Amino acid sequence: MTKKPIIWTISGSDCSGGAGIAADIKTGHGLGVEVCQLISANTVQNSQQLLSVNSVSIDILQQQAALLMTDKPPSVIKIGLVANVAQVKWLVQLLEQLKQKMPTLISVYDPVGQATVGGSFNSLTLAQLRPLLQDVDVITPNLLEAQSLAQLAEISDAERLAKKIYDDFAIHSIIVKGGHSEIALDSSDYCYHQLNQLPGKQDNQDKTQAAISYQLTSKRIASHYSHGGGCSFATALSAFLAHGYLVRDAFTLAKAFINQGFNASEPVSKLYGHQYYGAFEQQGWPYQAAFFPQAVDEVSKKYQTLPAFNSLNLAGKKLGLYPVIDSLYWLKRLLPLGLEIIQLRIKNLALADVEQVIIEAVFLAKSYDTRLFINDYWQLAIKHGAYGVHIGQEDLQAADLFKIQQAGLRLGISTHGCYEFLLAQQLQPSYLAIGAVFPTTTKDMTGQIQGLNNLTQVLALRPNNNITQIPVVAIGGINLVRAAQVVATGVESIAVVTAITEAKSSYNISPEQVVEKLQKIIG
Ligand SMILES: Cc1ncc(COP(=O)(O)OP(=O)(O)O)c(N)n1
Ligand SMILES: Cc1nc(C(=O)O)sc1CCOP(=O)(O)O
Ligand SMILES: [Mg+2]
Repeated sequence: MTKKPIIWTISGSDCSGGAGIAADIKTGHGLGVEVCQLISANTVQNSQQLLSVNSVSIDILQQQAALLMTDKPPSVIKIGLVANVAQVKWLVQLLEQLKQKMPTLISVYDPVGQATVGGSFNSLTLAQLRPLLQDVDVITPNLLEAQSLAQLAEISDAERLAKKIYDDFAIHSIIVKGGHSEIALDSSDYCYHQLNQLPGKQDNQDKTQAAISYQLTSKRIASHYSHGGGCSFATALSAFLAHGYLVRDAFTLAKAFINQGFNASEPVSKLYGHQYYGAFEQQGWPYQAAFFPQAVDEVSKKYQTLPAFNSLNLAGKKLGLYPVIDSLYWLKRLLPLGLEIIQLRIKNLALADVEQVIIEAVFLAKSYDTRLFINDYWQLAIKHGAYGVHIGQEDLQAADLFKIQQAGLRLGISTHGCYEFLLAQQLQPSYLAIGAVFPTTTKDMTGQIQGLNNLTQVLALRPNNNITQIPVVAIGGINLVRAAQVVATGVESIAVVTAITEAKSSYNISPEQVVEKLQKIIG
């Protein structure tokens, strides 16, 4: 058994059992994290009213934090109900101390202000909350809470509110729940997210890009059992962050967790058939594609009308081994080995030289009837009639997918985790790549190593229907020892660089022999 990540929740106790600490514990346990609880207040409430909020003294909270630090240090702290100014000050000090000791600590604040049944959990002003807001990494207000944090006179949309909150408090990730719903039947949450700023995280390879913003949208699921849903969302987000997911993936998984919970409570609600304000149903890890939201960003909006890319026309054959090489030398060496697919990935050549290599590569690959994908250089791939183009996440902003599709070229897209996979799947490319499955020396994939479990989870996000399923290629750190495990996940192909190009030093056999062995493993 591997050691579970530890999260601390600093929240109120809800005696009616649905929200606060109770929701946090149920959520955390369902998602495989240990939950340490520091109760900020003992509330008296039921489904009709909030009678009182009885704050716990700083002395007790401080003793708990000090003792827990000695044997259960957290990787994520989730903060919910903050009862008074003294607690704000204590939290600020605590976060500062802990972050000095543990620079990778992440703090998530769910600003609990108003009870759904009416009444306030605290009377804190924005000025009093400011020091805490400036200290946390992720914040998860609903639209009303965001409106009061942003202090904008006019009613604004989630995007405007999130950007204002960022400008005022420099919080790295702002998730506005119920943020933007063009169709009333949808439930849509908006995230504004600064890249590369979470402690110990590196969210994107493209260091020039300062922020990303996107929405996650699902069909609204009617349920009377929603009490504690907000707390559960923030705790689920914290649990996924504690497992090491990037914010966008943790957010996507948390939204799937919430959809799954609402879905589970529906029959109960129908059975009773009357208005009832019951507790949110925490389930376990969300696996089913049906619970995952639709991701919407600038790229997906731009390509809403883009037709599907041509398929790989495998005619019953397997895609098999996918070597990714950087020169005509390797192309000439590998093409005679009976490959269905190969990629030319040139990184260190002047543009004029690249063009000449591509011209020759296209000619060579055609003569062996092998599908040749060109990495990055999509214009040259079109100009010289390559079989396909492989593009990465950063290139998605700049490449013209309409032109690639109209020219009849196939398209492969890199993805790293469930969020990017859901987005890229909507573009209906010829194949999708998922990486990096394992650590790799070929390029810096810090923060984006998927592992076999995540690969399996992402594969399950394909529609459960063979006609529309897009082939998936696994890439990153795959070698002779690891290939069989990767194939067992159900991917259609494995892409490798160093397993072939460094065959001699790794295995003391020739690249040709490695190709033959990998082809046998893939079957
Ligand atoms: C099959 C396959 N998958 C992923 C990649 C990575 O492509 P990209 O994100 O464009 O990064 P670079 O290869 O350009 O560094 C790939 N090349 N092939
Ligand atoms: C080029 C590349 N792209 C990746 C991704 O995850 O998008 S991983 C990767 C490196 C693959 O090289 P090797 O087989 O030597 O590990
Ligand atoms: Mg590329």
